Amino acid sequence: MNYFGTRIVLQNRCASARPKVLRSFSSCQAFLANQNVSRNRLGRPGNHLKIGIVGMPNIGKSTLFQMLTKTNLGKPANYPFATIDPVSAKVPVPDPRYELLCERMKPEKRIPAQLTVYDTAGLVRNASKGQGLGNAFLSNIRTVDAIFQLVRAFPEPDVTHVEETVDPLRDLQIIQEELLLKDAEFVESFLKKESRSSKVPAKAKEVAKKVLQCVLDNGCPVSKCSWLDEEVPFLNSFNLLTAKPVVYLVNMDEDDFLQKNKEPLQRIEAWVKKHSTGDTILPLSVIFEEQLFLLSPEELEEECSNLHVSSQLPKIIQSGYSALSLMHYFTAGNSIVQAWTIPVETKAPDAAGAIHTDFKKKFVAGEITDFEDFQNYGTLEACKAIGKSVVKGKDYVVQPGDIIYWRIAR
Ligand SMILES: Nc1ncnc2c1ncn2[C@@H]1O[C@H](COP(=O)(O)OP(=O)(O)OP(=O)(O)O)[C@@H](O)[C@H]1O
Repeated sequence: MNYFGTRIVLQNRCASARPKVLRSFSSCQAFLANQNVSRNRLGRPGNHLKIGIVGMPNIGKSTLFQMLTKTNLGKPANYPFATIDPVSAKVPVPDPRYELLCERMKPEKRIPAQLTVYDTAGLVRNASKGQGLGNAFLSNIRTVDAIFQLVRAFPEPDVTHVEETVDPLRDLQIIQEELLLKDAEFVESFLKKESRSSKVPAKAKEVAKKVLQCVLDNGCPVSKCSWLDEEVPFLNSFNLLTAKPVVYLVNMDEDDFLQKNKEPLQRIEAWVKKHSTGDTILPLSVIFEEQLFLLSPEELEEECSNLHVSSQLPKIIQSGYSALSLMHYFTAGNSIVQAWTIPVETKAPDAAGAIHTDFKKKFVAGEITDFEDFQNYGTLEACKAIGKSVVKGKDYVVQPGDIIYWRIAR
């Protein structure tokens, strides 16, 4: 699909649509109140999860990216649009269960759950119409599974803001509008071009029109509209930005964060409740995380205990999994201990299929050890010996932390 090739035409369409979105923004809540927000899962997160950091320019995105991924891209610049090229890095997902399993099994190889984090250029007002650098990045993050939306709540006058003042609610509104308009642009393009092909099912066009109604007429993220099960595969094929779950990360002033000052958070919580109902909000101070990053593990422990706080980074990574209703189970042998990512409430054959499609096709049973039993009885052999490892069939719903050996037909 020639995505950029269609932009000029669509800019005009979206330019005329913009006031409509602005007007209808306040109606989103009323619209949501009348919707039975669908429980069907949008997106198709696999074993390797991808999350993009999105937000206005110069608000701490690159610094957060470096802290999350433990990469050093040099000192973040204190000026807007410092990030020009798309950057991504893999980060192991912190999981004390996985650590314990490895500690006891001492495998030759460890493969923890991994998250790929993408840093993006800051989005500005009219980014969807080509302003700033963020437009190209929006295309880059189409394939992520979820979004970390960083919101500036720190006042620091030395750090310039493209809108000249610090106003988290205005920024939230700008970013959501830009994502909505980008989705509208994408679907408009689809309706004008691809959908003319006889190969495109009528249902796809129907879903595209429904998306337009959702994002333009009602000013609502796609993830918050109600969708029928049969519409979901078409939505997933569009890879829409507002169909992705969002975790709102509020970048606070260091003192406010350390003193657990709730005041800067309250208005943001109210905004999210109204415009992005149900999404997670996590406070942090990127500048404080940066200081923790420089400490040795011992110093870090001492500093956190003195200040009665902890780094928010593990919580942030885990929130990505919760936002997508994902969990981990483990396979554990002497050679490899590996964490596998699956949606919660996955049945055994599908969980086995996360390893290889053949495992699902040739599924026979799973030998399951509950993580708590492993923790209590020390080894998988001990659990087996006292009947704590049980054989389960295709109807078994895999539980978080299960240690599993799959029996596959030869
Ligand atoms: N909580 C905070 N308090 C004070 N200063 C902060 C805080 N968080 C980040 N900063 C500062 O903001 C500046 C911009 O940070 P950074 O370069 O990470 O932003 P960015 O969003 O990636 O910018 P761009 O989109 O332009 O690339 C840096 O000087 C950083 O130290």
